[in-house]
Amino acid sequence: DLFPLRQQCWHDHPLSTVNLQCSREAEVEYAQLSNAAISNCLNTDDRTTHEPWSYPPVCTDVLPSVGSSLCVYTNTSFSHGRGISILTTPELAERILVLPPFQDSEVLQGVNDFTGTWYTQGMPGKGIGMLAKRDLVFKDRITAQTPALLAYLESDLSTADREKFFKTAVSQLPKATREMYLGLATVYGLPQVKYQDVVKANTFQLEIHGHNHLAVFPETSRLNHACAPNAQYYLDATLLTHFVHITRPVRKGEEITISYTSPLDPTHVRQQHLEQGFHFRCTCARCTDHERTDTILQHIQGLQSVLNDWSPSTVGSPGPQLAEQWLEFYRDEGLEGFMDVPYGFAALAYNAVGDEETAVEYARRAEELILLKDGKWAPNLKIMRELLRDPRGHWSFGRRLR
Ligand SMILES: C[S@@+](CC[C@H](N)C(=O)[O-])C[C@H]1O[C@@H](n2cnc3c(N)ncnc32)[C@H](O)[C@@H]1O
Repeated sequence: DLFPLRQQCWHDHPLSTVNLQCSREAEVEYAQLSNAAISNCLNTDDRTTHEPWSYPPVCTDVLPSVGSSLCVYTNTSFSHGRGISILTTPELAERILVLPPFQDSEVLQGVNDFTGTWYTQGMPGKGIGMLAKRDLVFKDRITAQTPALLAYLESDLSTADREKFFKTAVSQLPKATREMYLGLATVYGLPQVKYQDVVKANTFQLEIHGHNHLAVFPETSRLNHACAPNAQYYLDATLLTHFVHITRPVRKGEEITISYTSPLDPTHVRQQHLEQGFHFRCTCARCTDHERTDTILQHIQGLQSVLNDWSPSTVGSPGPQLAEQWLEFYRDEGLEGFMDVPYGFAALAYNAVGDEETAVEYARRAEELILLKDGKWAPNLKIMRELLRDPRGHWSFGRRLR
């Protein structure tokens, strides 16, 4: 065992918020062990003998909660030499290999290409941020990226062991991708846990065959948080790709933001999530004016339950007016990227009073937003497409007419 547990810095998962408490001696010892282990693990002479992987997989012992070992798999030629490193089970690695991006590089056309829509710059109090290179409009694509690192979400490995495997995974990436990864923001800033600290500050979760994986997308990682963001993202697990699009007009030079937490949660819940998960206090207008924000969120919730009530007593109720009010609250709050739900309810509310034309218009808007927010596999998409296919045959048609 190259890495007996010398010092447990995080007592549970790297995404937890338990503060690091490492002694200086432990740090030095850890660094020495880590470097020795990495050079033992990497045998570059074997590089070509483990196709399709570029290096022989390096594996953990069997982990009880996973029921398997986890191994580092690297493909350095993935997506025209961008490369990808994956820490996962041998069984899932086989399944990942049959995903389209590993079978046909054409499916990643346009992915990992620079869209010409953004640049990065230091932002006061926020580290680096991503800004608009030109005026942008709804649906403009900002990024479409595959991860540099994908790691099975486990809680068995010690911090030291996890660091060892993450380090192996990142060290095996092509130089440009590795350097991008190592240049990313960290939360704790401690060199002895650098590789998982980058994951903590920059991770998204990607589900592969029902198993959550942590994923780091280096370019996309520069997007800072806002509780009223102007961009929306989704992950496509079959393409292993993270997509980001604009949800309201953005002026050249304006910061492009996404939300790291649900913007529909009350302010104290959003702030707690951001402070615990990402170690910053959000000072956006919605957080600053929290009393107003939380009152509006309550109205939104109330409207949703009224519009979701399809009992006979709602016949004759002013559904369309309530839906319009709901949409207005979202616009006022800067939640354009989350309007798929109110658009969907507006479509149903109009259809319920027999206004097929307006119902279709709102269903189309809901469809557009679902595609930007959840991607083409989203269950809500099916619901809206059912209405669009045959509004008059839909269960909601005329439902609230006397
Ligand atoms: C995914 S990174 C975003 C890019 C990062 N600013 C950088 O320099 O690479 C997440 C980190 O950025 C910072 N950050 C993101 N949004 C912020 C905000 N609204 N206010 C302050 N800091 C923010 C926090 O330090 C957070 O842990």
